[in-house]
Amino acid sequence: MDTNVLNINGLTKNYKKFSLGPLDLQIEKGTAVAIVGANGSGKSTLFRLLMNVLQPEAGSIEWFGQNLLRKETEIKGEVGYVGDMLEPFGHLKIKELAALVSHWFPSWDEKYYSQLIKRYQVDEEVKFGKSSKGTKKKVELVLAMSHRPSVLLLDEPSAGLDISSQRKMKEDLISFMEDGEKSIILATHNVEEVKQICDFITILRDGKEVCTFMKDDIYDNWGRIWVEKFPQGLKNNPNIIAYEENPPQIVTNNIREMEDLLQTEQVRIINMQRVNLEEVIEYFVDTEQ
Ligand SMILES: Nc1ncnc2c1ncn2[C@@H]1O[C@H](COP(=O)(O)OP(=O)(O)OP(=O)(O)O)[C@@H](O)[C@H]1O
Repeated sequence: MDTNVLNINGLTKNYKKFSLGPLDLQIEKGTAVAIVGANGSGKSTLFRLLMNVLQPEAGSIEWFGQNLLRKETEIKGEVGYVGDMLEPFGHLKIKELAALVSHWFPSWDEKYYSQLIKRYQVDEEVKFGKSSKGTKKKVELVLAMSHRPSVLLLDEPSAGLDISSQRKMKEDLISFMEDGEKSIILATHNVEEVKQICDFITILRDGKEVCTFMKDDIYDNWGRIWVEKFPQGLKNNPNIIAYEENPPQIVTNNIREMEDLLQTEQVRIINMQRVNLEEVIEYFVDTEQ
């Protein structure tokens, strides 16, 4: 049985000065995946394609094993989306907007909606268009969660949120994942969010997937090793992610194997250290592979 919530194959979108893809991506049910990349790397473009707000030049998108174009309504019922889709409704008060959105979703949970509106301290009498940037994000998040989706597709959900709302959002996303049946796809620039919420990290660079890795794998297996001199024979070793000549050092995704290898090559190890998630993300986001 296919346990993927999302299958993307050969997805391509071309703008005049930017191309996304071709992108292949699979997201497994029960996982939280961070999509990370520099400004303009294509995260929002990807998310809009996933909601069929934008149409691709090529490729296919399957949610829950079903083609997005063929089953759009059913799929959207299962996906809670945060990503600037509500701007056309700026003239409505937040409570009017919620009433409208509630009609789109048969699974709407009014009681949960009321709890969340209180929890995030949103004044429902204010017009959506007149709300602050952070309040708009809170409203989007509340509406996305209130129809009880099985996937949350979140494009920078904490951008502009005050500190207390950021904490509440993290708590709510962690409890959303608790039963093991739900999934989150999260575009963010916030490494703390990635650390606390996500299991996998996919890095986008100039519209292409650079790599996908498991967060825990970084903590368990990755490391930086300072050596007396760089072993030229190991330059193309697949376990070496990066190296610098001055002072000679290696970043590896398999610290134990690399240690053994260096001993065999009789290269003296000066120091070893675990790498942290920030430096790994920064490396992949910024470095031409
Ligand atoms: N409607 C459009 N027409 C032409 N180019 C566009 C359009 N929308 C986005 N782009 C371009 O596509 C590229 C990717 O933009 P996108 O918003 O997907 O990036 P992002 O990774 O979400 O960035 P950020 O982190 O800043 O939110 C950018 O170069 C942007 O200028």
